[in-house]
Amino acid sequence: MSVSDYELVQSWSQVLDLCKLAAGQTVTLLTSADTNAQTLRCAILAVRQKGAIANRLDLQPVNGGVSLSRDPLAYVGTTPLTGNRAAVEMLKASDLVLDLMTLLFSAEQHEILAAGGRILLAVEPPEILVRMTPTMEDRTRVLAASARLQAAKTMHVTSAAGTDATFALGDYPMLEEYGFVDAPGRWDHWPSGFLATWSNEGSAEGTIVLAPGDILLPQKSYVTAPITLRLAGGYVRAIEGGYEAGHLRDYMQSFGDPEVYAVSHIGWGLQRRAHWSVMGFYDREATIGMDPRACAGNFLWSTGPNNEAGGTRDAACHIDIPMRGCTVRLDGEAVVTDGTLVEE
Ligand SMILES: O=c1ccc(O)c[nH]1
Repeated sequence: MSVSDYELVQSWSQVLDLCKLAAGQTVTLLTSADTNAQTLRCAILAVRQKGAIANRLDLQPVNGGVSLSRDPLAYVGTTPLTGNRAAVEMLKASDLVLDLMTLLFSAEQHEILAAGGRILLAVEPPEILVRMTPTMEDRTRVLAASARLQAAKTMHVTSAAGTDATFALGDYPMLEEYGFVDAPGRWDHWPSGFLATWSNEGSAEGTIVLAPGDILLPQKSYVTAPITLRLAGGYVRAIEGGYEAGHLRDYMQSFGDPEVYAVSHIGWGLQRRAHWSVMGFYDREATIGMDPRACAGNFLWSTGPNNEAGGTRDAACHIDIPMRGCTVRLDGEAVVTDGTLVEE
């Protein structure tokens, strides 16, 4: 059910404080055709209450005629900022960018961050934003997990369903998502609460078995029968199973790009206010699925681009696959056991 403007303004105010927004600074709210009106309205009120300038930059939607899904994370790499120098310069001149339309995985986003910009993505429905309003405790938990992942050389993931996959680590930076941008150059996503990095190129090996109840994004589907993915040399080499495996194969094949099968970011969920069941209560297009991505104790892996991490692969097809019931080990030490976080 809905939340009031009062509640959402309160949440935005908390987030802007965590982002250290100061009076007199300039905030640009990035919007497009699918921006939630209440989110925009309440963000502007909270920004103005802080004594900051609130500018809105509304961009025309792109990729609608080529993407098979309306989910903004389904087709990545080119955005309304591509080739749009005037817009990029406005965002680079801003102290804080509130992305209410989804830039993710774009070269322009990198350029803005490299110039010291800060970008906070917030496109989930208002009630989900309020339920997972970020806290310093989220940041502490994500950074503690990050310290362990940074020290690790290998990730080994297993499950009762038959998953047994290994990934070499160390070539890529951390993706620490705790829901606010408290330093120049940071991108983050509200809501979140998970940690990831990218598997060293060519290193992903083994078998991943999706069990009934595991999730495919942007499909927003709970898998109903096992799907077996064979990994070798850093790529998904085969996708076996029933019709859901066939649909996934067909969808990825539709991009006509062999790079879509590359393993992308890998990590695990740390957000205890995220719940696996939430996606089942929402129409497919009503959320982008941050509950399953962030759900404490998931193993979240993905296929496609690595340009977010500084790589050159900008494959447009990005599949996020949150799984339950996995054991995630870093250099032999478990951080998740059978789908439950190992408590410090
Ligand atoms: O917040 C996000 C969302 C999607 C993704 O692939 C990474 N991080």
